[in-house]
Parts: sequence; structure tokens; C-alpha cells
Amino acid sequence: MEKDASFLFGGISFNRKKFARDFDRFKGKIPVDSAEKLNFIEKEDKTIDDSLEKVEFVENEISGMEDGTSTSVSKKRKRKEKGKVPDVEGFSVFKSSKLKKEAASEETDQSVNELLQGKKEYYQQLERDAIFRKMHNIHVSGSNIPSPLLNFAELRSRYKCRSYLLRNLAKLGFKEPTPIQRQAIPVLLSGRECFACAPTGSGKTFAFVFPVLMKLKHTSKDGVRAVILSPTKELAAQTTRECKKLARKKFYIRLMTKQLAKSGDFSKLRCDVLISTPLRLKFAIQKRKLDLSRVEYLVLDESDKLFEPGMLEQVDFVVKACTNPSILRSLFSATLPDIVEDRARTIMHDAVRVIIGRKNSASETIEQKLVYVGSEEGKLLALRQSFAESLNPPVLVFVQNKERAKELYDELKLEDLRADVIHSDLSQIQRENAIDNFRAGKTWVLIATDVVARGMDFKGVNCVINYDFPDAAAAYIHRIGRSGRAGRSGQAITFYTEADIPFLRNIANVITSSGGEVPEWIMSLTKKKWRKHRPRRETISTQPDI
Ligand SMILES: Nc1ncnc2c1ncn2[C@@H]1O[C@H](COP(=O)(O)OP(=O)(O)OP(=O)(O)O)[C@@H](O)[C@H]1O
Repeated sequence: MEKDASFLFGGISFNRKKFARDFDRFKGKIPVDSAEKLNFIEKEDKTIDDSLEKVEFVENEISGMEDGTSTSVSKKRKRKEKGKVPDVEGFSVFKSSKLKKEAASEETDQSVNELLQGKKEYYQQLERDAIFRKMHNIHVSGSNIPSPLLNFAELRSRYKCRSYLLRNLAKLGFKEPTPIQRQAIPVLLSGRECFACAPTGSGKTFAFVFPVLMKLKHTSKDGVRAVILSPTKELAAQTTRECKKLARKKFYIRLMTKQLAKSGDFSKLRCDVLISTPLRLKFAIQKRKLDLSRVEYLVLDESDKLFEPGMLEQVDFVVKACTNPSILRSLFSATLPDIVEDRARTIMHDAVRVIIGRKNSASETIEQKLVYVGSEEGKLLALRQSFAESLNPPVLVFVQNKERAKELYDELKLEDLRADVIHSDLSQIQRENAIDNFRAGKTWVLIATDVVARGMDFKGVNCVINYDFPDAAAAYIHRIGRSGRAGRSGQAITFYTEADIPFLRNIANVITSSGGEVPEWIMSLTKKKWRKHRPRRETISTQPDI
């Protein structure tokens, strides 16, 4: 293991003797794949080096003061001018204390030593955090960022988490926090706002649900205290279920259904956590006089989708209705374009930014393939061929719109594929049935529009087929992210025709940035500005025109 550890920290200047305790702590806990990943991190981690330098510097000062050999002020100044003395905050205190040392009382010496000791421990903690974040591919920015969670038990030791929550976590079978949970949970628990971007299927839901439940402590008659916004009804329903799994019966957790939005009496209804789409929530605020003035937590899940034109106005309405001045807002998504961050910053205060892996990239557990099919007819042939060769259900097939979903379903429904379809023309019940049957394994192939592209957690989807090329890189990342979830492997196949070639490079970039390979000729194509690529496509049919 010692050998593994040195392999891990290759490229980082690290005093192994001094941090022997940290080695022990990490021993046996580093998954092989993360060790391998780390080996690829070529960039020198300046944060770690800086903080190491600071720790060493403070240590020298302590021993210098003890034996009277501390660096002279002029020497230090020269070193500082050369940039060799780290800019340790508060160092001037130590410096002037040193000069007055002879005259100072023993008491002063002691408090200086305590201050130095405090600084030393602070920088050692920073250094440990930096190493730990690097191991888990966690990137943060912002001030005074809380340490990541080493394990779930720290929720109790650091944050006094109530045992029922930990018991419920254990019942779910979660042993270790995922990287986004390690960092976003402490950020939110320490009362900070948060932008979080982590790959699809990496456990973002619990990263925001857990702190909300912990902070609310117990149910209350005060009305809604937490709101979670989701872009689709399906995702809102799923998040409600996940939230209930964790809370069990301790809180009133409600999904904003059509019925509730239309006729709910919110003055009488007990509700601690409300989960809704922006449209339904706006409707309930306007028509049912739903009061959100006591909301303490507002989560915008799939935040980039919520910030798209069409939904932005409704989200804005909800944000404005949450008038509690001490509200904490957080944004979560697997894709977080700069423009969304810039917009969100205008409403957030001193937010911490947490990015897992590379921003806006696909999950690395998905094997991605691009397949040239020539024409629309070619797609059907390729799909049938791929099913004939190896149909490994469950399989999700994405198409451009509901008309095409119906057409493809009509083509496949008579084949022995147990195919079903989901799109926005179906009733709520039909949509729910389609999802339930797919989840239960009764349906092998689900043909879908982007209505289920985001957030939906279908366990064990083996393959996602982009029958129609997606209309944006973010859509691609979310669609293929329905497979390869929670560390499992998955496969994504994207068909393309001549009409899609101008946008191929955009997808190729996503593939390469998540460790996949694409042919050289595709990488040499120029990247085209991509605005809703939805070409007119021929009807999906093998029936001759009459
Ligand atoms: N700590 C954990 N250990 C094991 N499994 C976990 C853990 N946390 C969450 N999961 C599981 O991982 C799966 C994916 O989680 P989740 O749906 O929250 O992903 P996500 O990051 O929100 O994905 P998306 O970007 O697609 O919305 C779920 O089935 C969830 O139960």
C-alpha cells in the first residue's frame, strides 16, 4: 500500500514522514480506479504545495522561537521579496512578537505559541482537505470552504446528525458518500449557498435532500420550509420518492400534483418540503395563495434547464415569492454553463462552487460510440441490427420529438422487443405506467423524447441509443447519463446522418473529455455553434407510401 500511496502522489511534493497519519488514514481506502485517475493528473497542485510551504514555514518559526534561531527579519524580507516566504495571513503578528520577544512576558509567548499552533493546525487541515479532494476529483472555489466528509459517520460527529437519518441511509445501502455528497453536504450544512456540478448518476439528489432534512430538524406547522424545483413532473415525482425514503415519516413531504395546485387548501395542509415543477408552483402561488415566505431552503435541480427561456420566468416568480431574507439557495446539475452561473450569482450570496471531475462532461462509466447511418432508413436498419446482434435490456431510445416517438413505436411495437413509448402527448397515468413498467423490467425498450432525458434514475439501463442526434451537448450528456449510474457501466450509441455531421465535433469533444476515443477525421472538423439542431427528418417507416 505504501507503494500505491507514492504512486498516487507522484508529482506532488509531499513530506511523507510528517503526514504519516494521513497516509494511514487513506491506506486501504483509495479505490484502484481513483489511484489510476490521480496518476493522470499532471498539473502540479499549487494549493497543496502552497499550504505545505506554509505549514513548514510556521513550524520553522515555532522551533526558531524556541531555540532563538528564527530567521532574521531582513533575511525574511529578502526571501519574501523573492517570493520564497509564503504569505501567511497574520504572520506580521508573529514577526513583531518575535522582535519584542525578550521584553514580552511569558504569557505573551504562550499566546503567540498558541496562535502559531492554531495556524499550523489550520494549514495542516487545509492540506489534508486538498489531498482528499484531489483523490475524489472534487474542485471547489469560494472562501472558507468546509472540509469534505471522510465518511457518513462524520455527519454525526461534525454536524450532530440525528440517528434516524443515518439509519435510513444505512437502510438504503449507502456505505460511502459519493464525491458530490462529500463536499456539497458540508457546504449546505454550514449554511452556505452552493453551485454544484457533478456527472449524471453521481448522487446529487441526496446531496441536497440530506442537508435540507438535517437542517429542518423536525416537522412544524409553520408551512412550507423547503422547496425543490425540478424541470419535469416525472423528475419531481422521483425526487419526492427519494426524499420520503430518507425522511420516512418524520416530515410532511409533498409533490405538487395538478390536483393540489388546482384545489389544495395550503392554509390547512401540513407541508415541510414541497417538490414541484416551476409552472405548477407558480400557479399555486397565484391561484391558491400558497405562502412561501417561510421557505428556508430553495433547491434548483437541473438548474441549467430551469434557467432556459420558457421556464426562467416561472422560476423567477418562485424565487421572488420566497421572501425569507435568510433563505439558502442551491443549484445542482450535471451541466452548468457559465451563463447560468453568471445569472445565478446575481441572486446568490457568497456561494461555494463545487465541481466534480470536469465541468459539463459525461460520466466516465459510459462507453460512447458514434455510428454513421447515412439516412433515416439507415437508422431503422442499424437499430434492428443492433437488437438482433445483442439486445441487452433495458434499452432507452431517444428521438427528436413526440411525432417521431409515435412513428418509431408503431414500427417496433409488433416486434418481439417489449417496446413502449413515452412523450408529452400521453396522459399523466400513461406516462407513469410507461416509467413503472420500464423500471419493473416489463418493458425492454423504451422509446422516449427528452421528457425523460434529465434526472430520471432507471436502475441498470444498459444502453442508451440516440436514434436522433441530440440538439445540444448538454442534451447529449443528460440522455446518455440514464445509463452508467451510481458507478455501474453503461453504453451509449449515437446515430448520425449527413445532416448531423456539422455538429459531430461537439459530441466528439464530450466523448474525448470523458476519456473516450473518436476517429481523427471527426476531431479535425470545426466546432459549430450549436443552437437547437433539429433538422426536418423523413418519417420513420418501412411501410411503402400508398
Ligand atoms: N452514497 C451513495 N452510495 C451508493 N449509491 C448512491 C449513493 N447516493 C446515491 N446513490 C444512488 O445513485 C443513483 C443516482 O443518484 P441520483 O439520481 O441522485 O444521481 P444524479 O447525480 O442526480 O443524476 P442526474 O444528473 O442524472 O440527475 C441513485 O440510484 C441513488 O440511489
